[in-house]
Amino acid sequence: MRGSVIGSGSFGTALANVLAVNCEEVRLWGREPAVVEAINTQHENPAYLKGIPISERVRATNSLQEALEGSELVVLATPSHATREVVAKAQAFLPRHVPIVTVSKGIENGTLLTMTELLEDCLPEEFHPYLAVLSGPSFAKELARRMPTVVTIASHWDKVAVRCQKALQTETFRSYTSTDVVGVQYGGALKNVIAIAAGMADGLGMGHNARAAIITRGLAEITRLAVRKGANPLTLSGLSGMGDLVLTCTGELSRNRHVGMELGKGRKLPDILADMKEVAEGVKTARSAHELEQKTGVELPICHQVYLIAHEGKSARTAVVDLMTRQPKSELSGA
Ligand SMILES: NC(=O)C1=CN([C@@H]2O[C@H](COP(=O)(O)OP(=O)(O)OC[C@H]3O[C@@H](n4cnc5c(N)ncnc54)[C@H](O)[C@@H]3O)[C@@H](O)[C@H]2O)C=CC1
Ligand SMILES: O=C(CO)COP(=O)(O)O
Repeated sequence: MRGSVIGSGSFGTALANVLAVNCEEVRLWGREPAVVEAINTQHENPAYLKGIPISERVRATNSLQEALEGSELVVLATPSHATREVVAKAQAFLPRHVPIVTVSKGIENGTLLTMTELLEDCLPEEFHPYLAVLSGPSFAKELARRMPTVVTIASHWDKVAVRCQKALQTETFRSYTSTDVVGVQYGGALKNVIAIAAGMADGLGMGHNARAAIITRGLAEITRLAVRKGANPLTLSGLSGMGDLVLTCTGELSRNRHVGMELGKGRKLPDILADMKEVAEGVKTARSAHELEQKTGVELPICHQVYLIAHEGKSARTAVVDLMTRQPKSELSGA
């Protein structure tokens, strides 16, 4: 079997390593020539996964045609804001009748589309029955070190999710299938915004009580919006919901939590992002969450404050006071 991964950042590279267990050859596309060169010559991606060996079955390339030719499974692992542009270039070379799995966690700014909706928007209909999404608690650095990781793979077509599940099954990587494409993607995208809030609370030194409250009430607002969009609420208690939310809000490896911590310490967003090579998807997703709140009328109080702090210059301390002094509510009121 031959597999392809489009995007040679930390997660794309880590997943190429997983795919390499079951594939004779994995082609990994990257736009950075130095990364491609290092993967092919040193079997390492020093820019994104320093010190972690990459299987010799993984061959990196700057050519989308070479990456996709003869592939039986395509993984799309670019940051969500780059997905439309990269897929437009890749479309001519995409193989027919093979699963196309997005692992990007984001909601496109402006269109407010999830990644599978974006793919449906920019790919011809013949590709739509092969679309899937992989999401769940999976730090690339742990995955790449073959530390046990369990995720969800969702597709409207169960057979497609099962094909992906089989291709990616290893002794250290396990997945559960689902048909709740909406729930899996809202959970994966919005947990990054909540993780920024959790990081802020830590940066402000607010303690464990505050962090637990952010995780719990964060899950409530993610679930509210996802259900409005058609999700099964149980999905949000699963790996791609609560699982990934807990990981990202508490894990030292999270880039989104890191952004939040720095904001909590009073640094400005452009300065924080200038010091980071890797993507923190929650920054852009906070904008989409803000627009979704306005458009749907579903209350997203934590996401709303993250948007104001990150994009409107509000102070994190004032945001905490505003959250704490919201109108009193019943926990079961659904708002
Ligand atoms: N790193 C992780 O632990 C996990 C990441 N993800 C998701 O995977 C997606 C990719 O993230 P990472 O691999 O972590 O990214 P990264 O931050 O490690 O690397 C970003 C990659 O995207 C490329 N890139 C940036 N802008 C681009 C553009 N305009 N066109 C083409 N390529 C571009 C960079 O060259 C680099 O290869 C994100 O949506 C992220 O949320 C999902 C699960 C875990
Ligand atoms: O999505 C992730 C783990 O599942 C990675 O989270 P960060 O992007 O915050 O590092």
